[in-house]
Amino acid sequence: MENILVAKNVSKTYGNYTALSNISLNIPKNCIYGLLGPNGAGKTSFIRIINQITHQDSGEILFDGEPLAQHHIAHIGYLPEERGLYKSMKVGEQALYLAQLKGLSKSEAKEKLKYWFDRLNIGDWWNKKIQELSKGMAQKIQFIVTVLHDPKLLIFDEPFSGFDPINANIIKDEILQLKEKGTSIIFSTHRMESVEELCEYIALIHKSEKILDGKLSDIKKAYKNNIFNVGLQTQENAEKLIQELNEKYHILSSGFDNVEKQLDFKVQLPSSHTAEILSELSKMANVNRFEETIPSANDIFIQTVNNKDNDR
Ligand SMILES: Nc1ncnc2c1ncn2[C@@H]1O[C@H](COP(=O)(O)OP(=O)(O)OP(=O)(O)O)[C@@H](O)[C@H]1O
Repeated sequence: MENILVAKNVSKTYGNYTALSNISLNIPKNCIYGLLGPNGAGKTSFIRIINQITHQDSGEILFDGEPLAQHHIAHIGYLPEERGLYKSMKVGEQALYLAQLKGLSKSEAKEKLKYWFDRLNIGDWWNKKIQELSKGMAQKIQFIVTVLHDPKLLIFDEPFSGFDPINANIIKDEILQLKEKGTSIIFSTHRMESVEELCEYIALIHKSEKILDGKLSDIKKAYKNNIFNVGLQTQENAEKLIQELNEKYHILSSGFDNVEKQLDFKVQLPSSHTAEILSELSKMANVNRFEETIPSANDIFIQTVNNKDNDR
């Protein structure tokens, strides 16, 4: 698979503080890649290097197969977490100015801005002053200016913060459509539900190091730990049944649903013999549910970071 961005052993220090140590990443083309990590992990430092706002101390970055260079900036769109617009300028004037900074001619910028303003239903904001806009409205402008020049690589840092749920959904759909059109996207966020929804690949950075990366579905498979959710139909005597189960299996939690007359429990099974256990259970009661739990991105994040901390 072709990569839009490859980082090889990238390190960065600020004075004697190490922000990135030996980070190597392959970011495939045409996918949404989640760059995750606790606060202060080094994500923004890495993004700033890609945008050439700062430079790595060592290591190499390839953009679309070439060593990262100034001219690649025209192919990158970056929506930083900290965003600023000039308060006293008019919306249209400001958007035109920023679009021209990205290398678009004035007429080209006008045409593309008109398209995006209509698309996001903000055509009538053109002559408003930036200071009249709410935070979410200003963010829509920032989003437009980020994607306007059709960059090959888009980098979004917490793109949904400040948006109400309806607008967050609009922006999410736009991001998915940009991906469909072939754009590669790096997405940095602390919202794990967005990661679940959007990211095909993730990398987890912790205390300047990469501690996990790969396809999210493969990572989930690797993190499965044979925990099953089971529902057994039982008329009465759930207590006796759970006692019996407790003697045989490693029950993690249980509860009885009085209406459905169902004993629900979470159990960690030994890694093989799943089929035998299912057949044993079905001798005890009707098995209404027997499903292996798939770890969430949130579980994986917390577990990997905690394990790393305990190793130190
Ligand atoms: N210009 C700078 N000078 C000194 N230290 C810096 C500078 N920029 C970042 N750092 C430090 O480097 C570390 C990594 O910061 P960075 O902003 O890359 O983290 P992050 O993963 O983006 O965190 P967050 O999720 O909180 O945004 C932090 O400890 C930060 O204080």
